[in-house]
Amino acid sequence: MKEIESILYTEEVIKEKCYELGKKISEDYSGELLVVGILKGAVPFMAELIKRIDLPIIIDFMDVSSYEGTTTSGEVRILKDLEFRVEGRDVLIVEDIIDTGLTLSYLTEVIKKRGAKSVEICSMLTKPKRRKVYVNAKYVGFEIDDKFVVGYGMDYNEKYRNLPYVGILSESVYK
Ligand SMILES: O=P(O)(O)OC[C@H]1O[C@H](OP(=O)(O)OP(=O)(O)O)[C@H](O)[C@@H]1O
Ligand SMILES: Nc1nc2[nH]cnc2c(=O)[nH]1
Repeated sequence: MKEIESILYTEEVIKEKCYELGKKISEDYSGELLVVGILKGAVPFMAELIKRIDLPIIIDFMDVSSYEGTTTSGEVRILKDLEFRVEGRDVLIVEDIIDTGLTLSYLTEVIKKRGAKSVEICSMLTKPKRRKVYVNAKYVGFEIDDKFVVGYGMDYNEKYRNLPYVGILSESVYK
C-alpha cells in the first residue's frame, strides 16, 4: 500500500510474539484472569493473544479517548466502561501501543482504585522515547522509534486498522 512507508512487523512475527507473551502470562498466573481490551486498537492483538493464554479467562472492554489525528489532547475520557466488577480480580489490560503513557497510567489507577487484586499491562508496542508519565508494562511485544504506525488495529483517523501488519505511515498522509 503506497501510504505505508515500510512494514515493521508482519502477521507471522506478531503471531509468534503472541505465542511468547501468552506463554509467559500463563506461567505467571494460577487462577482466573480478567483480560481488559482497550477499544478499538487492541482488538486484533487481543484476539490473537487470548488464544495463547492457557488459563480460565474472562474478557471485557473499555473505550477511552485522547487522540485526534496523530496528536494527543492529554486528557483521557472513558467512553465505555467495563461490564464486570474488578474487585478482588487479577486484571490484565491489553493495548496496541503505549505512547505518552497517559492512557495507561490513568486506566491502571482507575482499576486499582476499584479494588483489583492485581493490575498488569500487555501491550503489542511501546514507544519509550515519547513517554510523558511512567507506565509499568510487564508484557511488551516490541519497542519502536518515534514514528506514527498503523495496522493490526491501529488507525489514522479510523483508517488502516485492518492491515494484517504494523507499518510506518508515510508523513505525506498527515502533513
Ligand atoms: O500512551 P498514550 O499517549 O496515551 O497513547 C496510547 C493510546 O492511544 C491509542 O488509542 P486511541 O485514543 O488512538 O484510540 P483507538 O484505540 O480507538 O485507536 C492507543 O490505542 C492507546 O490507547
Ligand atoms: N495509530 C497510532 N496510534 C497511536 N497512538 C499513539 N501512538 C500511535 C501511533 O504511532 N499510531
